[in-house]
Amino acid sequence: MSVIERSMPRSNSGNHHRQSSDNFILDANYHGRLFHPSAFAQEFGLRSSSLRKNDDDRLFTSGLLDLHSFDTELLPEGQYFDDSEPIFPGNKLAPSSRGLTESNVLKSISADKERANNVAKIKVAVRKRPQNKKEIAKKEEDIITIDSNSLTVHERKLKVDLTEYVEKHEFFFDAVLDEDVSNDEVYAETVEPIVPLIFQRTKATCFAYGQTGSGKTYTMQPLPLKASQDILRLMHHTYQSQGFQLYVSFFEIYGGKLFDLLNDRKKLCMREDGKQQVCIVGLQEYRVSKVETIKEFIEKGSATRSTGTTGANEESSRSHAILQLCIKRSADGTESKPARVIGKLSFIDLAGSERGADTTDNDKQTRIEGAEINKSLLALKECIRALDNDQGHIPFRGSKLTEVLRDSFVGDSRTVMISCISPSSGSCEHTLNTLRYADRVKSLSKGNSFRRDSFSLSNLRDSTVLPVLPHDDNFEDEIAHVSSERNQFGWPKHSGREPSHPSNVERVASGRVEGKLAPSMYSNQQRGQRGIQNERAEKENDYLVPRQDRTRKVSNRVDNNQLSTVEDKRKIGSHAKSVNLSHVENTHSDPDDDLNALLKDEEDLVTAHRRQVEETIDIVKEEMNLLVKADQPGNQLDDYITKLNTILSQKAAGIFQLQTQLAQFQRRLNEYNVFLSSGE
Ligand SMILES: Nc1ncnc2c1ncn2[C@@H]1O[C@H](COP(=O)(O)OP(=O)(O)OP(=O)(O)O)[C@@H](O)[C@H]1O
Repeated sequence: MSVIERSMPRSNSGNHHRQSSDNFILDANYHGRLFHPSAFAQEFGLRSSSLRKNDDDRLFTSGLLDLHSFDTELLPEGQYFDDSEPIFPGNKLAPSSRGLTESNVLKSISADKERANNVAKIKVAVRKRPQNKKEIAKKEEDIITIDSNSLTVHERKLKVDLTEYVEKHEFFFDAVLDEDVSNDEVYAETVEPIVPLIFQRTKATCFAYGQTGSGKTYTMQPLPLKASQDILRLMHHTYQSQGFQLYVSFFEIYGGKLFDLLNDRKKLCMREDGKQQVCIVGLQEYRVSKVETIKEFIEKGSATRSTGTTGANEESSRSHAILQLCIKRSADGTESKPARVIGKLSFIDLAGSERGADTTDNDKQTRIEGAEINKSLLALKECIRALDNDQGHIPFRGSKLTEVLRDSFVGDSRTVMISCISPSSGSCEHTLNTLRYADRVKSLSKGNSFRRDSFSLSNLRDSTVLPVLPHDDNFEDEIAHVSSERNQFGWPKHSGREPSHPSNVERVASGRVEGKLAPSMYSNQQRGQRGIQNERAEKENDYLVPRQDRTRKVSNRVDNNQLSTVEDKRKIGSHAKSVNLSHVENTHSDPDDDLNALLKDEEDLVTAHRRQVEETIDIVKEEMNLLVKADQPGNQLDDYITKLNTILSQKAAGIFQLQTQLAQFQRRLNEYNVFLSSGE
């Protein structure tokens, strides 16, 4: 439960100290050094002697796009790429001054393109941060082990008989970065390969996802600075004299509204122009040609960001912060014509992922924030998946965040997701949620079917304790009933009888129905409490009903048979398809509305799942208390324990059922996206 105090704006003078030397942005100790040119050069691996004498040959022979090769490039002390420098000396390349021939440049550009094709459309990396002082003081265990690209969460659990066991959850990602990895290495692994692509008309997005205090800001803040340094180098060497310009903007999405972080938090509006291009009206973009200037902008914007305090982080981000580096060029390479966007690199520091799930907070504002955050995180995931599957329809209207990023989701785009996790046992649940989000983003991607089938579902299974089910006809009927009945998108319907709350389980747990349990085990007071608890559980079940209705509403618009699988859909002739589509179009104008409803359904399933788990834990705790109290001669403890085991088994089966539904739901959602895109 997080206590959130509003404190806006974020102040650099607060307790938000960075601990590692490679995070030069906010570490006050570095400020002096950073602004000193030689220290700056040192920080960025630059040599401080003369720049352009003899280094050009090596620079270009070692590969124009090998950004590491630029690390040895020299900048004259005190000299930066400045607006005053003649960066538009005409369209002609200047081979004599750079020791380059035109064909070399062309070769290097085509090498760029080749490399661009080799950079994955989506990359998912996970970064584990070191344990912090609080966690160490609390003697929390480090529960994460890393082995090359795999990561294992060792979750401690208690069996019903109170014996401890460790459940392992193994995940595989494109990159897994442990606590010793520096920010420089994070950059090299994630953003550096995509920097050259933005000169090739690519829009790239890098975002950090994770629970509050897991290191998102720590990870994200240095990246734009390092990227802009590389962009400027490319602009001034590989693409010298080609009229490229670099622009920076920085804004946040807070509570579904946009604020300019570089212009006194001016409220911004988003509009679509005639070509369905998203414009953020009023957003200040600054042309920059010095890394130092960009650094100042980042600091200014970060200080203006909406933050609050949580138990996990004293300066917790409550908004999504988006910093964009945009490369533009005028049509003729001169400044006489307005510059047009060539490529864009967006860095998004997302708000803490647990915010959306925090339904316990009584503060209305915080709950609204949470809902907004949750919605945007779900929508973001769907967009990335749609992107990676090359789907024509990208559900960007799912949230403000995805709408804003619309132009990063169309055309040639690249996405890097860095999932940040805390290492400690106290964060286990959030860590697993983060890893599952990342896993889902990755696992349903094209060409990744092996992973989907083996790893993702095995992750689901691994995470589920499935005791052997006692034979119970009613309960099995219930499951069969649920599995066979599908809504019109093909995923299982919730029935009036919620399968994950089998009625017999509830009756026993609530004490409403005469059970075989020894009556002495329940005092009146306990009965009362259980009654209340049960009512609450019923209300929670009710909570699912409107969602079911909504799912049905959505599904009524599309014929069940024709959407049950993508395969079935393909079998339908084009005529049938057009009839079907016209039916869809007639009955609802905007497929994104449906998608919103679907996303909400998914969210509800996740919520229901979480509640099942919480409820099971409550039951175990309560029953254990009763068990201890009931440990008297004459009581039929064995019977009681058997009964309790049955309850827990059924609860676990209910949870498993929900997880299965969730997995099916996700597959159907994907099919739905394919369907929409094929109809466009
Ligand atoms: N890899 C790391 N190495 C050293 N310190 C780290 C690392 N990651 C995070 N930290 C420290 O942990 C604290 C929390 O990190 P940070 O503010 O980046 O979290 P966050 O995920 O952005 O949180 P929120 O969502 O609440 O804004 C900071 O003090 C930061 O310096």
